This record gives sequence, C-alpha cells and structure tokens, in this order.
Amino acid sequence: MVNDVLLKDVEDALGRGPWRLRFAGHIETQFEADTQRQRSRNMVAAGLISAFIYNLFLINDFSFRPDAFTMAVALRAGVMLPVGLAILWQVHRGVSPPAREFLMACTVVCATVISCVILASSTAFYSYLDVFSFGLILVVGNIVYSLRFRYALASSVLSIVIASAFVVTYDPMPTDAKRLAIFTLLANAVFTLVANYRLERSERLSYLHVLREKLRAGHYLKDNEVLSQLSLTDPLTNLANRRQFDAELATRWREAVEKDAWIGLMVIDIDHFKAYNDHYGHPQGDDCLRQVARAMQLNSRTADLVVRFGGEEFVVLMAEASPEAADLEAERIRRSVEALEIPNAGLSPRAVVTVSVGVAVLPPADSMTAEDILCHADQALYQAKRRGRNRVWVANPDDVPIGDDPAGNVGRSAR
Ligand SMILES: Nc1nc2c(ncn2[C@@H]2O[C@H](COP(=O)(O)OP(=O)(O)OP(=O)(O)O)[C@@H](O)[C@H]2O)c(=O)[nH]1
Repeated sequence: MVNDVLLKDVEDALGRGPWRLRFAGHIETQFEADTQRQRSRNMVAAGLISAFIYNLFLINDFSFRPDAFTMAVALRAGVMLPVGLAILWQVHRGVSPPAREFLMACTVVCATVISCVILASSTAFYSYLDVFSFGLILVVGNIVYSLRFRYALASSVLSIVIASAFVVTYDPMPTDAKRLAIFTLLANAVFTLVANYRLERSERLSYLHVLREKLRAGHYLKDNEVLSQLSLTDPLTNLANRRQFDAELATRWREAVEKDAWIGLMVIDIDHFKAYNDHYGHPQGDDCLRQVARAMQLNSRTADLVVRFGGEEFVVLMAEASPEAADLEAERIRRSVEALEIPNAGLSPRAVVTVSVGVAVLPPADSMTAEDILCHADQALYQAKRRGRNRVWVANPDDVPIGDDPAGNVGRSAR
C-alpha cells in the first residue's frame, strides 16, 4: 500500500516540469535517505583534495607575494585548513542534508574571503593576478562538491559579491584588469552553475527511474506470489487444490522413502450430496462444501495438507502418520462434520450431512508409486460407502486393492 502511494508519487515527479529539482515531500526524504551516505563520502573526498590544492597555492604566495607569505601560511594552513577539516569531520560523522550543504557552502565562501585577505595584505606588483584564480573556488563548490543547486547559487552569489567588492577597492590592480577579473568570475559562475543544475537534475532523474523500476519489480513479485498462490488453491473452499496435492504427494512420498517413514492419506466424500444439491440448490450446496471444508481443516493437524480433490471429494495428506493416529484423525473429522448438523432433507426429513472416509497408511516400498496410496485410500472409501456411509474404513496395506469384495479384504476396521 505504501509502495503504491510512493510509485504514484514517483510517476508524478517524473511527469513534472523538467526545471524543478526538489521532489515533493516523502520522495525527497527517501532520496536523501538513499543517497546521503554516498554523497557525504564524495563530499569528504572532494573536500580533502580541495584543501590540499588550496594549500598548494602557498607556493604561488611565496613566488608572487613574499611580503605576505607568513600571513598566507597563517590563513591557509592555520585558519582555512582546520576550519575545513572540522567541517569535513562533521559531514563524515553525519549531519542533516541541509546542514551538510550549508557547511560545505561555507567552505566556498570562507576560501573566497581568505584569498581576498591574503591578496589585500600584499603590495607586490603581480599579486593581483591571482584574482583570476578565484573562479577555481566556484568550480570546487559548484562542480567538485556539486552542492545542491540552491546552496551552489547562494555561495556563488556571496563569493562574487565579496570578490567583486575586494577587486573594486584593490588599488594595485589596473582598472581594465579589474573589469576582466569580475567578468571572468561572473562567466565562471554562470557556466559552473549551469553545469551544477544539470548534474543535480540528472542525478535526481536517474534516482526516480531506478526507484520506479524497483517499485514496479516489487509489484510484479507480489502479483506473481498472488498468482502462484491462486494456482494452488481451490477458490470455493480456500483449501489446497489438486495441483498442490500432486506436487506435495510426490515430495512427501520421496521423503518417506528416504526416511523410511510411513505416509498416510484420507479420501473423504460427502454422503448423498446429490440429494442435498437437488433439494437445496447449487448455491447452498457450495455453502455446505465450505462448512465441511472448514471442519476438516480445523480437525486435522497443522502439518497435514487438506485438499479439495474435486466436486464433493476431499483428501488429507498426513505427515509421518501411524495407522492408529490416522484412524483417530479420520474419526475426529467424520464426527466434526456430523456435529455441524447441516440438515439434508433431500435424503430424509431428519438426516444431516455426513462424510465417509477411506484411510490408507503405509511405508512406501520400492515396488510402489505415490499413486498406489491414493488407490488404497480410494478402495477404503469405497468400502466405507458400501458399509452404509458416515464411517471410517482403514485399508490394509497388505491387501491388493480390489473392487466389490463382500469379504471386505481391503479394510481392517469399520465403525
Ligand atoms: N454445489 C455444488 N455441488 C457440487 C460441486 N461439485 C460436485 N457437486 C455435486 O455433488 C454431487 C455428487 O453426487 P454423487 O457423485 O452422485 O454422489 P452422492 O450423491 O454424494 O452419493 P455418495 O457419494 O454415493 O454418497 C452432484 O450432485 C454434483 O453436482 C460443487 O462444486 N458445488
């Protein structure tokens, strides 16, 4: 159900205008939850590399502005580096997505401020040339960190304002160079922001596509489970159907052969059900089948497989049964149906619905097949019917199943 709602939201998000970045409500939350770890890891790696390169610019400071070298060391290595590392540590430990973006955006603005201060503290002739490298700071924020667009935009605007204010008031710099520097910075900001937007957009779109496929796959899986369950269940009674029985009998037969265990089977048939149907009609007949099925299910063991074999005939496949236990269980089922006291006025005014049960319990021999036990149980059912119905008849496994044998050499007990 939750997945259905999410899938619909994902479809909606995919259908929305291509310019929008943030997702609606819980998709945004899900997106952040799914990407948070990897994004933080990438940012920390990018931050470490950027910090290293930012400090490499000390070589540049040494060559271009030796008068401010000490100041540069203090600001780059003494201020920016510890602040940057502290922020990366926080991001590595895990902070909320807005805090993560804000802190990383702060490093961009901080680096711009510190670069301006270093340049301002030097009177060296070519020192101003480094203004043209300020754009690299925006490249780091907008591309290398790939800040979320709104943070990239905010940090870019702030950095440009700070750098421009510095350039305009920086006397050693020729006016033409100032104009070119500000123009270069602006162009840099525009290009990197466009790239930043497209990166975020494509990351979000890919995420939506992957999420949609995952959710759809979940649906298919669920549908398949439902279908396979349906294909194994009788729709009227919700019991296992013949198909499930065939598969289960083969498996349990194999297991019984391997473990040298006994296997048991009951075939249960409702007595005079034609009379019931003719009298009450088919829909009520269906209702009667459901009640009988429920009684059988409630009175069998959990490990047994209760099956609607077809029409008004049922089968109970018993796990590791002994003849005595099977006999008791069959009798319990027979009594439970009788106790339902479903009138069968089609038969006689005071008659109730009953069942006859044929039971076969045997150790599978090499010469036998799984079909043989069914045959034995069928023959026992036949005997139960012949002997007046509403009774249990247990087949004698030593006997060969035969037809109408009045001596009853198929069974050994009847009630
Ligand atoms: N309502 C309903 N009746 C069914 C269904 N399947 C089979 N039947 C009915 O079950 C009855 C089976 O009748 P018979 O095979 O003559 O057996 P019986 O009357 O129970 O007699 P005995 O088995 O000899 O006691 C028929 O009337 C079928 O129409 C079903 O799904 N729903």
